[in-house]
Amino acid sequence: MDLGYHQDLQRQYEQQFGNNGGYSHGTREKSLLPQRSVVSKGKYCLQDFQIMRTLGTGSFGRVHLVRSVHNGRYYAMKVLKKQQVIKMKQIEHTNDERRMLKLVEHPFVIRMWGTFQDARNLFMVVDYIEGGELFSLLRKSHRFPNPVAKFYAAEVTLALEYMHAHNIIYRDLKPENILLDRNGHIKITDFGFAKEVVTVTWTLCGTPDYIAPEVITTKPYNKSVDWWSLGVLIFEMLAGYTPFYDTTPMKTYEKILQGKVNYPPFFHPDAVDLLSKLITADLTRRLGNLQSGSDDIKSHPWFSEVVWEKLLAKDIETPYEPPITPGVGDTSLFDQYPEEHLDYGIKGEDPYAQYFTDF
Ligand SMILES: Nc1ncnc2c1ncn2[C@@H]1O[C@H](COP(=O)(O)OP(=O)(O)OP(=O)(O)O)[C@@H](O)[C@H]1O
Repeated sequence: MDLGYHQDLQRQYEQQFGNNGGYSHGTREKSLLPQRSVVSKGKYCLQDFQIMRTLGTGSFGRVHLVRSVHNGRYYAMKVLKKQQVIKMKQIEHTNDERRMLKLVEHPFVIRMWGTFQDARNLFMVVDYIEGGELFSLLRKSHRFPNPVAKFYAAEVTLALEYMHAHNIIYRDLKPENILLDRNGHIKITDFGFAKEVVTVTWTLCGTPDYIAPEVITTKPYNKSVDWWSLGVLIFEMLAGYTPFYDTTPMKTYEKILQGKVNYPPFFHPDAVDLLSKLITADLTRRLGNLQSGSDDIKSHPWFSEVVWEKLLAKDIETPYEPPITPGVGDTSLFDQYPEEHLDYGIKGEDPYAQYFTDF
């Protein structure tokens, strides 16, 4: 555990905001949602970008740092191998991901600029988020002090509230999918499991440690699976480990179904109260799923200092400013990945063309 780093983070945050993290008491937001964009996003091609290093790898391909040959700006380009998408039966999820990304427009959600394809790959161009994954910061810090966890949790809450207002269930909340921008605000990325759902859905997906019990038991489920995952995320930020951690996914699922959470004694009582109301299998008790929806979470005592309007306007200083040079393609906060020969831009016969007509 890197205690010095951890204490620095706390000291830095308290210096900036005082003990209450700079939030003021008792205010609640009325309307959060910016208008859905009607601007159509442009069509690009591979020649519009210079491909640089790999920022991350996923199950179907990799994400590259790229530079626009037109405006010199940096973007992230997610590349998915069609064959792999098909092999893993993810055609629908991939088309959903593109559709959801095109739809969303929120300060704490990644912005997509365009998509295209070649005979073998699908390409999605999104903003390059320079500060790295919240996951890396959390592992480096071991765990976050209460006000730091609260800051990130509050921004995530606004992002989820926005998605749910547009009938999008996100389904893959975890620190690996939360990036930090140059100022330290969050951006939720990876809409690979996001889905537009008005009522309920059934698919088993997500990441074992973060999956709600109703998803494991393949019952119909709704948006409230994301509020369960928010509870797991807050737990992990405060504790440094997830509440149902075990050595295999099966054992983790068993623990989730047993539903017993051991709260470390250093958790603030308000945090324990909130988490016990999020990490609950009882859907008639889970906050976010009740009559007042996300307002019940936002007005919970753990969040009492948060001024939601200021947070949405990014008018609250962040607890950690990533140590990078902005705007120059600085990748120092991303892990190194072995680069491989790229087969991008291949023309010719495309046996999978009919599956990805939107790209
Ligand atoms: N816009 C971005 N800016 C900077 N880095 C990014 C961006 N998008 C993705 N990354 C990096 O690439 C990694 C993989 O991206 P993403 O999660 O979207 O891919 P994936 O193929 O869906 O991954 P997985 O299979 O793990 O779900 C991220 O964890 C992050 O480190």
